Amino acid sequence: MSRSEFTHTKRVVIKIGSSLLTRGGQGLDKTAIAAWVKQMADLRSQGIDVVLVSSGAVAEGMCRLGLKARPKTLHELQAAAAIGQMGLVRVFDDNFQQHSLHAAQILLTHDDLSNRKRYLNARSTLLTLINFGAVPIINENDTVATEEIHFGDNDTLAALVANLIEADLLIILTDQHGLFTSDPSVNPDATLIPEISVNDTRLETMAGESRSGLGRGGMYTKVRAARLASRSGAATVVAAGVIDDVIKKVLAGEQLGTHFLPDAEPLVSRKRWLAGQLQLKGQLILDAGAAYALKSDGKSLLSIGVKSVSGQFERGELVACLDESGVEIARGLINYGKTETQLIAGKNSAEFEAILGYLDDMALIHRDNMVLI
Ligand SMILES: Nc1ncnc2c1ncn2[C@@H]1O[C@H](COP(=O)(O)OP(=O)(O)O)[C@@H](O)[C@H]1O
Ligand SMILES: N[C@@H](CCC(=O)OP(=O)(O)O)C(=O)O
Repeated sequence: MSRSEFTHTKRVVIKIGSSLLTRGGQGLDKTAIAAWVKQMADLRSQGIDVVLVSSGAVAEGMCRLGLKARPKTLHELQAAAAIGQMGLVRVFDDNFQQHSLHAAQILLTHDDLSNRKRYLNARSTLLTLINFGAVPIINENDTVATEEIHFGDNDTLAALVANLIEADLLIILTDQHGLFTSDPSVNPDATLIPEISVNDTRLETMAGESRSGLGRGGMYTKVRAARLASRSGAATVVAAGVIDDVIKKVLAGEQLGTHFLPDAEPLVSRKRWLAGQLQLKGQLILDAGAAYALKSDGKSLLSIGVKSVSGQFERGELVACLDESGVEIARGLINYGKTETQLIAGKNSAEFEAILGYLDDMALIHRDNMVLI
């Protein structure tokens, strides 16, 4: 989708980062929030569906508690998030009410999107809210998410939400004017990249981490989010939230920020859900033949091509498939648990019955349950 096509956007996910929302940690920027809400209300009045992903709970909680540095322990972070989230929803709700719009708070955990049933349920609720004309405001449920089940950053969450509701566009508002050739807060010679494909290999070296101590991912997670969003065909724009009418301008196709172009066909819904899974339970190292069969021929994975098995997984869980050099090439739901997989790795499926005493599936991972990376 080129920028001029943004004028046809029907559904947009807008993500606002912590530093931006809290003026670099000084407290909620109520003037800026009022301006963003006004733009979102204008979009709604034009019939465009809007979903907001708002960070800032921890940053606002830190302000309210008078903490100078981001807390280190999980329970302190969770307590700060619980306090800060109150401020966030209050200011958004007040502002949306002024435009006669309902705001709806949704706090999600990773489990809500990794369990297929809950994923579909979250989808129905979001779509129902949209049909009611409300603006869902989403954040991670920080107070219950533990390290191993959290999204980690709201860029990823926003991309998964864009996948979930099949948005056309993801706008990530942050404290920089977009993606630069390197972190502009460190390198004054860095230049803005106006447009780039999500799979451009230069991205690996350009996008760095967050330095503000308020946000989580930096530009690295925004690039990853753009890639995830592209799996359902959504384009992503990363832009500076301080620009006047930034949301309107992006939707009008104006040249600002960085436009990440999807460069492949969107995945079907089930594969998209698979691609968005963050919790891998195990790893399989494949030989060159198996890696080729997956990547080039779109084949299912057969046990004969598996050289080694690691991690702890049960039948039906998600594992990564790596080539011999350790690069992930695919991930998918495996048909056998770890113990069985170890026994049949490198073996032909004709031997399964003799080895295991039964034959469940010929393929270790069926291609319908696999997504290439
Ligand atoms: N190549 C890059 N271009 C722009 N910003 C970058 C880059 N690499 C790292 N960054 C850092 O990413 C930060 C934005 O990410 P983050 O602090 O997580 O913001 P947010 O809270 O909006 O998610 C910038 O302030 C910048 O320091
Ligand atoms: N859920 C956390 C968001 C953490 C996060 O990803 O922040 P950011 O990098 O500013 O989008 C919060 O509300 O503080």
